[in-house]
Amino acid sequence: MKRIALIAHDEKKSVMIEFAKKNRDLLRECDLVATGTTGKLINEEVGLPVERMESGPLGGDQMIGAEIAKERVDGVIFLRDPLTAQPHEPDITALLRVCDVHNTPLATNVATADIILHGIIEKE
Ligand SMILES: O=C(CO)COP(=O)(O)O
Repeated sequence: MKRIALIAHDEKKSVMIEFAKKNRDLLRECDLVATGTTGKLINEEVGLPVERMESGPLGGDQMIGAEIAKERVDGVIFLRDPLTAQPHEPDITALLRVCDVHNTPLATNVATADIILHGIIEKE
């Protein structure tokens, strides 16, 4: 089963929920891992089981980064807020970097997220 990481900043959480609802059937075929609040919302509002890490500002991005470094993640959907400064910006940059280090598919907007999700499932 493919393992997908889902992360969304506050301004993008509604977009993430919409994305997860639209792709519920595909996502149900994957193991999902997420940062704390994103995972809680996907679980409660979309009804999908999600393995939850800490919230992003409390180290959740680093926890997901560690999973990527161990090559336990097949794709990352990280809906960032490009218009708001985040207190944990270094963690965010590190997460993007580790995706490139390990050649892990990474989507930072919902248009790419659709393509990545379908690509990952089709590869199975
Ligand atoms: O801050 C985040 C990613 O950088 C997301 O964290 P939450 O899902 O806990 O809001």
